[in-house]
Amino acid sequence: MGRVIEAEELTKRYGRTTAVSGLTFSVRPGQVTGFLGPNGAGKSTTLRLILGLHEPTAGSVTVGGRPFRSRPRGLRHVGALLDAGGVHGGSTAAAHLAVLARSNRIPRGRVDEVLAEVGLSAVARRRIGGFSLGMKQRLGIAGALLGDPPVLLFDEPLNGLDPEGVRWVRGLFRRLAAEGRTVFVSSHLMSEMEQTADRLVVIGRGELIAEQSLPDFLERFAERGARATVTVRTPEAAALTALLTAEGATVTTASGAASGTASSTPASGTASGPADGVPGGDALTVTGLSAARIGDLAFRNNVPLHEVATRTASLEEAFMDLTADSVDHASGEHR
Ligand SMILES: Nc1ncnc2c1ncn2[C@@H]1O[C@H](COP(=O)(O)OP(=O)(O)OP(=O)(O)O)[C@@H](O)[C@H]1O
Repeated sequence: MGRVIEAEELTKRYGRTTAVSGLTFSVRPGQVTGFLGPNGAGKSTTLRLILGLHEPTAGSVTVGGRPFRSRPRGLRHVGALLDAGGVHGGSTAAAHLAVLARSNRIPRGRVDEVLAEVGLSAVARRRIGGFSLGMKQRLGIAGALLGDPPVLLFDEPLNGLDPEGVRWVRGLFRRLAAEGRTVFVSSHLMSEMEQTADRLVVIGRGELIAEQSLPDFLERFAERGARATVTVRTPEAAALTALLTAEGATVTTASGAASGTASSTPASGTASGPADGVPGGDALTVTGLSAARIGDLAFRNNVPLHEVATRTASLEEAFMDLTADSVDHASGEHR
């Protein structure tokens, strides 16, 4: 699949602050790509660099193979929602979009079309100053859609939207991606991206942390043991521990002592035997395997289970864990 947006060693410094540092990633068409990072991570800066609103200190970023700044009538190539609250409050929604349309040589008829699309037709002649943040977000999205562009950038588009608005935006993103467009959406909330994105570019303190599909990223949480732990009770703890560790799980007894890990325990094949020798009783805490997989393994090896309970760490917790070292110190949110 082609790469539409390509950042190469992208770096931006503002005085002594390094907002973005050596960032290399790409964004593909036909997908919703989430741009995820804690507050102050450098997401807005990166979007501004993509749009040519700011010049990189070093490195480069291109859209469709060339710097976006070099394209005339930009809104036909890239539509962007950057700072929804920043629109001039004195004009009406329709007038605001009409100015954008004129300067990008977009037919005036598109204004009414996009207002209808975002659900603002009824307030088209009202002043933007009286709009709620959610309405401003919708207006910003209308502006992004105006030029019917193949590439769309959205900076924190879910801010200020009610649940119905959030559902609508997600459906819109899906449709835009299904039409083959490139959709790049920033958020500081993992939970938002989990339900919105196909692929993720994750940054922390201006640096790349991950660039992968959403399932692969979630799997990475599992590898770190952050996603889920399963508590299992069995009268045959030793046998079950051997089975699970052979499958790559990490198993600890209820007392917290590690009973084995994938690296320390060789595959044991058909191991199943009487339970003894595991200190701390018959409750095991398992990470790295799902409850279903544990149940299947136990069943196939004749190990009785008396309890299987999953505790899932919230994605938000796991995400904060992953980015803990990289939260912007200036924002005061580091731990
Ligand atoms: N114009 C600017 N002048 C000086 N510093 C800036 C400027 N823009 C951003 N920064 C700094 O660069 C860093 C990254 O900010 P940026 O707004 O890109 O992050 P973000 O991930 O979009 O965060 P948020 O979600 O809080 O907006 C921050 O430390 C910020 O204070």
